[in-house]
Parts: sequence; structure tokens; C-alpha cells
Amino acid sequence: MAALIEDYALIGDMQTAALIARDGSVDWFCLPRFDSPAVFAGLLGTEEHGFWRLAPAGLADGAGAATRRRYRGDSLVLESEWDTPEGTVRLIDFMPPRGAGRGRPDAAPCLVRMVEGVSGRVRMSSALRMRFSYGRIVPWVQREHGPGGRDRLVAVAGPDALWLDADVDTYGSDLTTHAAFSVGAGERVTLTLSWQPSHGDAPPRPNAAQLLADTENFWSRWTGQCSYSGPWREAVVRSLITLKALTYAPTGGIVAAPTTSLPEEIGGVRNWDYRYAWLRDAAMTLTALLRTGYHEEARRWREWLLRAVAGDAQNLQIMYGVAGERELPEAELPWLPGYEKSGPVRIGNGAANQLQLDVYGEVVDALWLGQTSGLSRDDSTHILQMKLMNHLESNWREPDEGIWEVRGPRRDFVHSKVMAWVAADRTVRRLSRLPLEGPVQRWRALRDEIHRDVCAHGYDPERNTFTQYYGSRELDASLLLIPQMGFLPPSDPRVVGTIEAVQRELCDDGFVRRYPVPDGGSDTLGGDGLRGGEGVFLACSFWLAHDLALIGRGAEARRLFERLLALRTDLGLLAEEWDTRRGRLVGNFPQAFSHVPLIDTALRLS
Ligand SMILES: OC[C@H]1O[C@H](O[C@H]2O[C@H](CO)[C@@H](O)[C@H](O)[C@H]2O)[C@H](O)[C@@H](O)[C@@H]1O
Repeated sequence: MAALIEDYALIGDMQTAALIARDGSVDWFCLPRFDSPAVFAGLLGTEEHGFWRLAPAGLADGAGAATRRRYRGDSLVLESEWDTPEGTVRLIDFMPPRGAGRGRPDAAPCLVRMVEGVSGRVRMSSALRMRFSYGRIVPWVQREHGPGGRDRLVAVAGPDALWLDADVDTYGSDLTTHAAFSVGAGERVTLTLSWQPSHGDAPPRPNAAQLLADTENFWSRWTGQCSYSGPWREAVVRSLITLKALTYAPTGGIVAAPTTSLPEEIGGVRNWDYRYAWLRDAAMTLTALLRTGYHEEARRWREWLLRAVAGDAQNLQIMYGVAGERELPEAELPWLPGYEKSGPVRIGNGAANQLQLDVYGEVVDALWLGQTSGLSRDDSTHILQMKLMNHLESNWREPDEGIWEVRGPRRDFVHSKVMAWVAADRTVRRLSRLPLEGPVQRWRALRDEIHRDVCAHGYDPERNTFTQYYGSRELDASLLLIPQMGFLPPSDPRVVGTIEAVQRELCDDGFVRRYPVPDGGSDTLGGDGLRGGEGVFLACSFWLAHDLALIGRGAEARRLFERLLALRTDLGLLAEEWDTRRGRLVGNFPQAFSHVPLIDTALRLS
């Protein structure tokens, strides 16, 4: 059975990622890209769907969890240690970056597992069960004899080949590759798994010690660029590392999370594939990176955006594949039972074809921040921005699926209109600086018209709150972004009224739900077109802390922020949601959309 979501560690090479449980089991690993089929899908099924466990042998059932674990400094190199009756042993897990610009863009993706003896002599056991195509295909495994008895195993299934290099003997049984060995103090045993297309040549044998040094150097150079030195720095830097890990290095695209179908409710149906580049999530990520000194990522994402949108700027999609792919058909994988039986497991994402008008605002806002943060001026970006604005001018009155990607009827979501205002506002500001580049009067008129429309139709004067959509009485946590986006000042009574209404109606244990949903476990259809409930939404809870600070309730804001920080795992990671009843993280993991507002709120509070 898979571990608790909070028990997983993330390692990655900025093209894909792996999740490793406390007991040393890699239960999720897609190769060669984030959105490729998984070779270890035990996370969403059983051990039959693939895993690689490396841990001390002979520990009693249930006693397999590492005694302690941490990332080595500000890096994605994971260190797990077990104190056993035989002695202490350390396992170092990492993936060396192979991205463009670091000399080895085509290097084979590689998972390195190094076992180091700390004291005594500890018997170790490795069980490697490769199941390609999300746990469905047992590969054909062969031994290749190498010089000096250094054999390699190669596992082939269709287009994929995985090469296992081990310092110790391996043997096969139960369609699984095993190794049993021991390490004494000061000894090191390494096992590596490298992916290659099956038609390609054998990848070189990894030099693990060199790769470890390169990987640690990479992360220390990268985190060394961080300009943030305020309070909660450790949490901010870990969030930045996580966001960087979710960036697809060859193109600059950013995935929302490295997983699919971790449920928003244990046992529920709200299970989605997040291994794609949402414009909304990526734009927000960019603003967090820009504010903490990371300009190169912003420049590369801007180029990614231009390429992804190129050719069809009128039909902007709300998400793309990491290389800009448009077709992301949603399908179910019936052979996977789902995380703790939360089915269906889905790949692809039908939300790609939705209309979500807010993305225009998020994208133009990120471009604006880039412009004001010193990113070089770029004509193509300006042309794109004008095309987006032309489209928005004719379409902002349309009902849409909104920020939460509802699968119910389209509505005039207030947040979508507010973000349309943001797009017009940032365009006015840009053209006020560069008057020759466009018709500032036209965009000013549009901006003011949207503002009047939202205030007339999206605000309920009786209850003194903005509402979820025009004509509704319901609330929506995305309204918390109104003051953060500058639509109205924090001191405006309508803003304060909305924040207080969200606190009254959407809070659960002080954390914020996105909007009202049926009770957990219920079979009732919610307003979002889905059955069942979900946890409190961490991004929205950070937004509340941010707003409280904006309206001068700093102590309350800090208390909420600290409570949210306490929900992070021991390794500083956050999923999308929190189940207040079970006290567990739920939803895809780790989730950029949770780490971004963590950074924004820390910046605001500091
Ligand atoms: O709950 C319905 C929708 O949930 C997902 O969307 C959520 O995640 C996105 C990525 O982080 C985020 O941009 C969006 O605002 C969230 O609501 C899912 O991907 C959708 O397909 C689904 O309809």
C-alpha cells in the first residue's frame, strides 16, 4: 500500500521527478518527462504496479521507516538514515540535472541511490519491480556482461529501456530484481537506474560520486542567487527549490505538480492529472521567482509562452504540455485502483479545452512584472500582449469555467472578470510608459467598463460582499485576490466585507475552502459539476493570510501563516489541499499552486 502523501520526498532533475517514501520505496517515477508513463506507479495502486525499495533488511513489519531524513542543505539530494540493531546506515537519493545549458542536455535520466555505512555493519535489501506504462507492462530483463565482471541489467518494454548498474550482485525472482548486501562504516554501495530509448545505445555507466558533486554544486549555485533574506527563509527557499524542480529545463515550461490523481478527497473522484503547464500556475510561479531574484527562469518562461501560443494566439489554451503541446486528451487507467482506492486514475486533462478568462489577467500581470523587473524589452511579447487584449476586449463578457475549472455550467465568475480588469490595467500601465506602442485610451476605457460591471453585478450590497458569480449568493475564495491584484484598495469596505464573509462562510478550522462543496463522502452533485467533497485549499488559505496583513490585521495573518507552515511535511513540501478531519495532506503533490502563495505571503508579512 502507498504511504501517506506527507511521507513522500521529492527528487528530480528538472525534466521529471520521483517520489520516495520513508521506507526507501520509490513509488512514483515517470520517464523521461514529467508527463511520460510511470515505470513505478505503486503510488496509485499496489506493489504490482512498480516500485523500488532499498532499505535495511530484516526490519520488523511496520518498522521500515527511516529514523530521520532531510535534504542535504538547500538541494534536492535526499538523505535518509536508519538506526538499526546492526548499526546505522545512510541512503542518498538524487537525480543529476540534465537540462539544457549545463553541458549534458541529452544525458540519460538517472536515479542514483547510494548506501553509506555509518556505524556497525548493516544488511541491506533492494527490491526493484519495473512495470512500464503505468504499472501495466512487465519488461523483458536481460543481463549484459561487462569487463571485470561488471554486469548491467537492461529492462526493455516497447520504446523504453532502463539500465541498472549496481556495485553488488543482483538476482531475479517473482518478476522482481533483488539485491542483498551489507555495508560497514565508511563503505559505500551505489545502484543507479538510467533511462534510454530502447532503440538507442547503452548509456554510459554513471560516475555516481561525480554526479553527486555536480548535483550539489548545481543546487548550491542556484539557491545562492536567492535575494530573499527575511523571516521564514528556510520555508521560502525550500518552496523555490520545489518550484525549480517543477520546471521543465529544456523549454522553460512549469508543471503544476509531478503527479496525477492524488485525490482531493480520500476515496473520492476528484483526481486529476497535473503534469502539465497551466498558464495560471506558471504565471503565478514566475511572479514568485521574479520577486526573489530569479530572472533567468522568467525570461525562459516568456519564451516558452511565445512558442506555446504561437500560431494561434486567438485560441489561447489554459494549459499546454511542457513543450507547448495542445492535445492533452483525458483518459482513465482502469487497471490502477487509485491512491487508497480513490478512482478513477486519470491521465491527460479535459480542462485544457475550457474557457477560463482569468488566464489573460495572470499572463499579462506576469509579463508586466517582468517588464518592471528589468527583463529585456521584447517586440514579440508586445505583439502577443496586444493580440491577447484584442481577444479579451471582444470576449470578456462571456461566461466561463473560471479559475477552479468547474465541470458544471459556465458562469460569469467574478474572479474571471476581475482578472480581465487586471489584463486591461497592466496594459494601460505599460502603454502609459511607452505611449507610442498602442492605443492607451482604448484599454483605459475597457478597464473602467469592466470595473463598473463587476461592482454593479458581482457585489451583494445587502451582505457587503463580492459573490462567486453574477447573480449568485455564494462566495468564492478567489475573491480574496481582489485587493492583491489592485482591483480595489484593501481599505475599501467592500474588500473588508468580502474577507470577513469568506472567514464566516468558507473557513473550516481557520483554513479556507475554495467554494461550498457537498460534505465529504457525499454522493450529491456540487455546483462545480462533481460529486463528493474536498479538503481546504492551501493556496486560498495563504491568500487569506495575505489579505489579513493587507487590511492591517497583521497578528492574525501571522498566526494563520504559521499554522499553514506547520502543515508542510518534514521536508517542507505541500500538496494542494488539507483534509481537516483526517489531518492529512490531500491532492497532487508537491503542488506549485500551494508553494507560490507561501512565498508571496512571506514576502508580504516580512
Ligand atoms: O477541481 C476541478 C479541477 O481541478 C483541477 O484544477 C485545479 O488545479 C489547477 C492546477 O493547479 C489550478 O490551475 C486550478 O485553479 C485548480 O482548480 C484540475 O486540473 C481540473 O481538471 C479540474 O477540472
